[in-house]
Amino acid sequence: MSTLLEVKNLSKRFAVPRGISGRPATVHAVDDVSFAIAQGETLGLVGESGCGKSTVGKMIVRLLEPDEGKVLLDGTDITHASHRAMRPMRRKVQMIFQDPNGSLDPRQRSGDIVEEPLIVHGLGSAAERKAKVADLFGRVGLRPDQMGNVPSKFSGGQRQRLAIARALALNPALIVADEPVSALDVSIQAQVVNLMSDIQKEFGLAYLFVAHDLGIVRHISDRVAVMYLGRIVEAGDTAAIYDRPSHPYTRTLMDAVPRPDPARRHSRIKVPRGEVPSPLDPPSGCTFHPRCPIATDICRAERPGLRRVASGAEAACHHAD
Ligand SMILES: Nc1ncnc2c1ncn2[C@@H]1O[C@H](COP(=O)(O)OP(=O)(O)OP(=O)(O)O)[C@@H](O)[C@H]1O
Repeated sequence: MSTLLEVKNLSKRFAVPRGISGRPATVHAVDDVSFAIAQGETLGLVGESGCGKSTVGKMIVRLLEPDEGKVLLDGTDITHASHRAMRPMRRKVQMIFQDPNGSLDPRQRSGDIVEEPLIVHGLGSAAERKAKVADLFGRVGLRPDQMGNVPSKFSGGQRQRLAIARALALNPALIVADEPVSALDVSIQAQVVNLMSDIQKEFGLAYLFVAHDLGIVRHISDRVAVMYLGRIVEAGDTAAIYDRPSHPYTRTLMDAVPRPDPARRHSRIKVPRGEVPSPLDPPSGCTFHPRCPIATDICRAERPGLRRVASGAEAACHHAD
């Protein structure tokens, strides 16, 4: 499989007012993040709230400008591409959000919502566009007679199907899906995830699937990257990450996933619960050390880089293995 997306050493900082003095402080939302996604592949991006997952997704679709690093799509550097240069690239990468309401105009008919990207990119005659919209409605499990409805007439699951249809209109190669099912009822989540799997096969799509629900991520991902305080702490094949997690933080996450085999739970280290440190003032060395049960002096002093570990994954831990 050839590489579709490459993210190299991406960093993003935000200036935020601090305390009563109001003097700005810096949040290192994303710090030196690198990964690649092959055509047709799903990379799951997981981690606690605030670890930087959405910021990574937004930099890939150019909703946010990185401070450092590069985004390459099909080998082309799109990090600072002009609006004009981005036009053909924009068709290749689409994003869907947790709350489709934010991206769907409430006054627009749903058929027009799906047609709009085709008009913007000057694709097809009016008749061809109508046919394409009807086809997309069918593929995402919406009925043609719903094309005249505004989004408020749809259920949450149907609205997300509509957002998916709109994202598919331009035949993208990659969809960045930011918590696409976490706002939906549990009973509906599986339906939308299964739809995403089906259309992935049909369209040869790749996903960056951002989520905090580890069960769903396991179901859909070929590989998984785990983020903690703006950095990737472990990345590898889904089976390696879930069955043989190497980073103590990944083990903590995996311990929270219900497991069919209770005997295996006891072989896992116990990590004390605790607050995620503030990204305004991250700990020295390995930023996980204050919560880590196996931290030693080196962890407080030196920040570990990602290195290959026995499971075949890469982990940023002095004591992995
Ligand atoms: N526009 C912004 N201005 C200031 N700080 C921001 C901004 N966007 C994000 N942040 C901060 O950057 C960090 C990473 O946020 P981000 O939304 O990427 O995390 P996340 O892992 O996607 O979390 P969640 O799952 O809650 O969305 C957080 O500390 C957040 O408060």
